[in-house]
Amino acid sequence: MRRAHAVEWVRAAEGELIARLPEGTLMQRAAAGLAATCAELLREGVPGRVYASRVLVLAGSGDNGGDALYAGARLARRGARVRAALLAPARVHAGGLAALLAAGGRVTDDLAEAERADLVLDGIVGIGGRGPLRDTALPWVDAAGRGAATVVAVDLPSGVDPDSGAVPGAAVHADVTVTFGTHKPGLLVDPGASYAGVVRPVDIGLGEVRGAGADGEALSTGASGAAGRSLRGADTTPLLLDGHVVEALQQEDVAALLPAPDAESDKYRRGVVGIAAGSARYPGAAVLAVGAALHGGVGAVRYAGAAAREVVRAHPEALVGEGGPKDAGRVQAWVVGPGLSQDAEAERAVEEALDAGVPVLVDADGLRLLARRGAAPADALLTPHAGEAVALLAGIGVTATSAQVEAERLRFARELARGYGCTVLLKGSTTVVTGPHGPARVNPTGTAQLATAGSGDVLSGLAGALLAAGLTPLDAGSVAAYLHGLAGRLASGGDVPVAAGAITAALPEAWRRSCHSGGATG
Ligand SMILES: NC(=O)C1=CN([C@@H]2O[C@H](COP(=O)(O)OP(=O)(O)OC[C@H]3O[C@@H](n4cnc5c(N)ncnc54)[C@H](OP(=O)(O)O)[C@@H]3O)[C@@H](O)[C@H]2O)[C@@H](O)CC1
Ligand SMILES: Nc1ncnc2c1ncn2[C@@H]1O[C@H](COP(=O)(O)OP(=O)(O)O)[C@@H](O)[C@H]1O
Ligand SMILES: [K+]
Repeated sequence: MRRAHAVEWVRAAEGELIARLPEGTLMQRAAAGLAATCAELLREGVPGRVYASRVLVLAGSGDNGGDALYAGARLARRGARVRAALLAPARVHAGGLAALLAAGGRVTDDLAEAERADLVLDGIVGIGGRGPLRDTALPWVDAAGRGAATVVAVDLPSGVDPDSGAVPGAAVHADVTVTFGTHKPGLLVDPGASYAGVVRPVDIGLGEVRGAGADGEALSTGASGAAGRSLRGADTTPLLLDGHVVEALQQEDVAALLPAPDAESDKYRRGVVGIAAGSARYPGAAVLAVGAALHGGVGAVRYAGAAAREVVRAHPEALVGEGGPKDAGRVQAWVVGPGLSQDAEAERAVEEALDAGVPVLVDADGLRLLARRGAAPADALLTPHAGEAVALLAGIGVTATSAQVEAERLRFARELARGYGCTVLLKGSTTVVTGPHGPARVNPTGTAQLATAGSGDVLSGLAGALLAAGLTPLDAGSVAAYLHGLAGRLASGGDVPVAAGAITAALPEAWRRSCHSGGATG
């Protein structure tokens, strides 16, 4: 599991450590890790060596600038030609600047340095950053973007909000981000994540106080007994003092969660999923959802609705009926909503699925109908895209646009989970799955190739099957998003457009790679 901790947690952990260590130790650890990564990048790329390479340090007014200046000093001692642009000269980290100058580095205000550098170190702002990048930084960020330098962000790309991943203005596009102690949520959630490049955690010893590795691996258990304590009010994303706030499933986590039949399994024990989707006008949604559900690890898929004939023609394995969920026979979970339309019959299907007493995944038209209720059963899984999230938010009295939802996914997904009292999977460039409490999961496997009509129906069928197979709504949603993303990548091979049916066709291979070690992306 990859875990990210909120800024307040990082500050608290660092505070404990700083009190025990000689002054400056943490910054020296950070700078050493940073310089080692930069040296490696200079040796691997252009110019192929550290000696005589051109390095530009962008130093802001806080400790993030200090890290960058000390790392610059280390590179200068190894023969690099290091220049530093001081964005707030009066407040620059004095020790860092002195170290750089003593090592032979120089201060510059020549923007051309950014364009001819081999490597740019972004130390403008780190976890202390708030709001859009200030004007003094913008010409340097632009110039670094124009040049061919490898851009290394210190702790996180400047301009990315550390806790939310929001990017309220210009931000540094990094090739590599060297992050200290633990991931920050903004590195795992878009739009911020797309500015971070490859993220390399550096261990600065947070584990000495909390049992954590460089990845913050063991931080979730906490040592002080205050796990889960919220530092903020109930209406915002909670910052858990002793726990991570965001996590991303890795291949081994998915392998452990995937349902597998055993010797005693039969088709009913494996779970049966019911799909109430499609309509005379949109039969395709039913066909796609059922098709994906058939690959979702259940023993059988029941279909209930107006597209029964189309469904059985496409998938003879499905058990179909033209009535609603009430008449369909026993299932262990329902999927309701894709392509359902919003007429009285659709409304009835949603009611019946919600009243069935089993976990229910609500998607698409089902969500718009659910918004009128403003509440859902605790074991429901809602799967909105940003537009549907806006309608759901309106149902609980929150006004937001889809652009706002996309800018702050963690916050709005959490607000929906709290408002409806269930689990929410917010689709998009970073899919977020969260319940009302506990860490939110972000999906690491997505690809923009998934943005194709019917792709959401595939996800619904798959996640519904995993629910019926016995996974919790959080696990079902996050495992489905993982497999769906991986299938999308496999189907597209990176840059070939895919149709939704091709995502389904790639699900078995995505599943195979996920249950064997070393096969998947993440
Ligand atoms: N804590 C530790 O033990 C360790 C911390 N470490 C390092 O310290 C970093 C945190 O340092 P930090 O707390 O000094 O904050 P930092 O990110 O440099 O920013 C604050 C400065 O930026 C300014 N500023 C704010 N917003 C801005 C904007 N949008 N655009 C431009 N400027 C903006 C703000 O100005 P002000 O608002 O005061 O005018 C203030 O002066 C952390 O990320 C890691 O790299 C490591 O060494 C390991 C040990
Ligand atoms: N830019 C993107 N990057 C990654 N995944 C995306 C992106 N845009 C959309 N997706 C994914 O594609 C799927 C689209 O679902 P949805 O919007 O419901 O489409 P439809 O209703 O046509 O089936 C979701 O799984 C979503 O997370
Ligand atoms: K930075």
